[in-house]
Amino acid sequence: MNGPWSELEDGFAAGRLFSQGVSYTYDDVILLPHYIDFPADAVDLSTRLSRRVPLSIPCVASPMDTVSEAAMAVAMAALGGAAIVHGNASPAHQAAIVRSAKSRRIPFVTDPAFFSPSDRIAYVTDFNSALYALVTESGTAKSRVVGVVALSDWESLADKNVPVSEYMRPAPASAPASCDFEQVAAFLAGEGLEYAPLVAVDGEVVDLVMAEQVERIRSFPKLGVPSLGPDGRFLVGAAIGTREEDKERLELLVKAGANVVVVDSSQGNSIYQIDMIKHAKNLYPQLDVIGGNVVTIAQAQNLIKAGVDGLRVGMGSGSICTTQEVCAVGRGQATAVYKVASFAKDHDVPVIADGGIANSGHIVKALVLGASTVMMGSFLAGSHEAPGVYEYQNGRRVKKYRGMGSLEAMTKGSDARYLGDTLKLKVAQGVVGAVADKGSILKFIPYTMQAVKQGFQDLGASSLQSAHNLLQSEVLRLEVRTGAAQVEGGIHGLVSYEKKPF
Ligand SMILES: NC(=O)C1=CN([C@@H]2O[C@H](COP(=O)(O)OP(=O)(O)OC[C@H]3O[C@@H](n4cnc5c(N)ncnc54)[C@H](O)[C@@H]3O)[C@@H](O)[C@H]2O)C=CC1
Ligand SMILES: O=c1[nH]c(=O)c2[nH+]cn([C@@H]3O[C@H](COP(=O)(O)O)[C@@H](O)[C@H]3O)c2[nH]1
Ligand SMILES: [K+]
Repeated sequence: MNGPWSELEDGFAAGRLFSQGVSYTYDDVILLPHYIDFPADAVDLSTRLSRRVPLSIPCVASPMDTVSEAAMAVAMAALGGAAIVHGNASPAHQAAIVRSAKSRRIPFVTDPAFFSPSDRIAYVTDFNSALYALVTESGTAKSRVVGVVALSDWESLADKNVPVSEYMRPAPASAPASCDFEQVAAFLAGEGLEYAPLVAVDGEVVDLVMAEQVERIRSFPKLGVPSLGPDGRFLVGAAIGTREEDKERLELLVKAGANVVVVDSSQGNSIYQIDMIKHAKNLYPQLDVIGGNVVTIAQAQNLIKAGVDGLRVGMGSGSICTTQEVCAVGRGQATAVYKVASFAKDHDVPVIADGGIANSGHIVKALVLGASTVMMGSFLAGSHEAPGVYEYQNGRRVKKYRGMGSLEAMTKGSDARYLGDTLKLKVAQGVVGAVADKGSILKFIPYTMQAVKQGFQDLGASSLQSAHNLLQSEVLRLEVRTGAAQVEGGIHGLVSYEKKPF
């Protein structure tokens, strides 16, 4: 495309579009369709999170305390993606979340309460919002199950001040914690059970699974190829910081079985991060370490030199981010992804497009512009699997979603990390908000991936590699949309409408 301008030349190649001194984001650009010679179902979205971590879908859950804990980690891994467990907790607590996710092969977490036979249950809240609680010899997960307490049985007690041994149901047969979803479903059906404890080889009670949950998940699209670590267990990532105390955090996370760590900073090109990357790679050469965040080639170059196995791209693009407003620093996300990915590909370092994903079209754009995965916060925060409970705001069912740089997250519990020991004045770079209930990710992520496949088909890209080849060979063409073109591309001119994507 170096010759003179031709009338037949149509659209722009990415290299030319993104070198005009303008910061573009996903909505600014539109991809021009190419040629279809395969069905959408033939599109293969398998990819890599980092150098040595394969995924079957390009989806990653953000390391945020309103997004990624054990339930998100197991559901994401069961779908073939991954979650990065947040670090806004003590190292021991974060490691316990990782251990909990890695202890099971089913895509959900019930987290029942435990009682001993002599315990008395005084409040409904003692049930942890579950329909059943487990009774074990010692009242902890580390001893033998002797019974089950049903919430309904407790509710019908006239006198609540009686020991659970008087009204507990007999202990049902247990299933091994290593059973996957299909095996658990077959076990419950085979034994004709309503519920069964999941027990690890060492005797620790991992969870209580219910036939009702299994039925609900069966009504969702079929689970894909799960993400498993070399240990054969669900693949789980975890975030660390760049302080001295994060070295201990790293050690506990590795012991808990974390398969990949993300060094979590808004501006990753720092002496602190480079030291942490070198420390982690030196201590655990087999562990993939993802660095970031970066938005420029120079930042990426430094972290690649330090030894990262993956790069997280995005500064200020997140839905809860105020970094660009507060610090005047960042970049439009489409430009950032294209620039960093163009450089990183020559070093075999996969790029995670982090922040600003609001729909399947944004995912297509991020991947086509060179990313290997997308990282999402708000897209997943209203789901069943996100931490927290649903509340009602103006009649809408919502869940809290907050920035990790919001004052509320920074001052949470024992965590002093973001307050900066030397930083006396705290300035937030994020907000606290709420997002609408989206149901289970086990349902909406498969539909979202189907939409991404349809986008890839329109472009004539049968895989991520093929999309990246089209980008680099300049066969892929794109353009910037004017404000009016963006309006036209959305829903317009209707008195009313119902938007029901699937
Ligand atoms: N992607 C984005 O655009 C943004 C993301 N965030 C999120 O908010 C959270 C907090 O991010 P940051 O504020 O960047 O956290 P951070 O912990 O990387 O940095 C906070 C402050 O501490 C300093 N610092 C870090 N390590 C140090 C060390 N060893 N010695 C002395 N000073 C040190 C940093 O330079 C910075 O001033 C993260 O979860 C991040 O992902 C926040 C802002 C923007
Ligand atoms: O400026 C920021 N202040 C914050 O408090 C904050 N917390 C998270 N993040 C980043 O936003 C990403 C999630 O963005 P989305 O909700 O758009 O998916 C996340 O993956 C992070 O990269 C923050 N950025
Ligand atoms: K923002």
